[in-house]
Amino acid sequence: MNGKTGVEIHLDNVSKRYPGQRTAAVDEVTMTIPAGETVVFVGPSGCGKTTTMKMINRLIEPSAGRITIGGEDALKLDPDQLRRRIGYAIQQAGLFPHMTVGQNVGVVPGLVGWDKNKIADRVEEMLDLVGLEPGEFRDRYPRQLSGGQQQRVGVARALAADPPVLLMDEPFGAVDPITRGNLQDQLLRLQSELGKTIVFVTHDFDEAVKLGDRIAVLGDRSKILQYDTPDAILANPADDTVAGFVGAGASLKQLTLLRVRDVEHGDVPTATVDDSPEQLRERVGKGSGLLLDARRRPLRWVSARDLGPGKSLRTAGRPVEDSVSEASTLQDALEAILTDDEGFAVVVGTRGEYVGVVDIDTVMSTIRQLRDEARA
Ligand SMILES: Nc1ncnc2c1ncn2[C@@H]1O[C@H](COP(=O)(O)OP(=O)(O)OP(=O)(O)O)[C@@H](O)[C@H]1O
Repeated sequence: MNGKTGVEIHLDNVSKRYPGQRTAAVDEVTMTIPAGETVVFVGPSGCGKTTTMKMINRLIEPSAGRITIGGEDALKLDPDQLRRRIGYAIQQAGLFPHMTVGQNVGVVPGLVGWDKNKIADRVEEMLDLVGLEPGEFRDRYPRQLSGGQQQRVGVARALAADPPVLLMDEPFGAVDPITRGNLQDQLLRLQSELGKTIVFVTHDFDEAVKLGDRIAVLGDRSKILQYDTPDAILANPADDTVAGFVGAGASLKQLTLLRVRDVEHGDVPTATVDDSPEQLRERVGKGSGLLLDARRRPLRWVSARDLGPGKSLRTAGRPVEDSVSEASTLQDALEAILTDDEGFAVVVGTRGEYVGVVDIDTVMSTIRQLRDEARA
């Protein structure tokens, strides 16, 4: 199970009963985490997410069941050996405060016996990978870094020995929303290059939707309420509990699953730069129209007031800021509508030519329809 790309993890009837507890914290969980995928565990506080995750690297020993990692029985391996082959990143980074950034990142490669030069090269490579300039950060101590920088070092440390599996327990939980968004983007980028098998724990359903190839929605004692792709869970929550967790924003999130081509397009008056202002003024009446170039690509919005005597179509009106294509998501269309002066998303074809508009009423009625379907 060494090497760059991820391996499959399989949990077979895995349970954990903590000493002195009447009920199991994790009760007979069976799931397969496919090689090279990011699987996110979400669920309410105390449902057993962390316990389930920590049984994979045996920071917590299962009370019953079987775990295989890349086909190897994890419970038969030496726990220290096992953990050196599984990257682990946690909230607040968990860096060793008395070690420099470089020493922190080099810990696991050191433990598995890499020589000094190879470790130094690897530290440099990892800091680069997570966007920290090695010369600037290598010799600092964790307390001399911001929260987001510490999290980056935490991820670099988890990846340093090139493990096929990465466990991440709320790794971005302790940073502000903007830094969190950046760290998430960076993880997505890294993962598209590295293809590790990642198990990621979070409370935040939006984070799960963004990062997960699959999401496991867990209930009490880690019972799997639904295990599917984000799209499938958003479109079809398995039960009321999952629907509650998916949250009120589900219809809005679903806008990312629909395309502009899926909804009806409206039309607005148009004219090309070769037409006369009078022709366009007749067509727009009291409203607005779109001015197109000679190849019918949208240029500017014009209204009657822009078309008075002496005004030229070559300069009249306000530029169309943003257009969408048939393949754009309805979320993109909504954003275009919200930033457009006229309140339309202008839809263009493959050659950039005007094909129609989508307005806020169309988006609203789509949201209502999705909501009704989800309730039915
Ligand atoms: N060492 C322990 N001894 C006894 N009970 C424990 C121990 N660790 C966790 N538990 C209990 O096991 C259950 C699951 O805890 P776990 O930390 O796995 O949940 P979680 O879903 O990760 O929670 P959170 O989202 O709040 O971090 C909880 O009821 C918790 O109180």
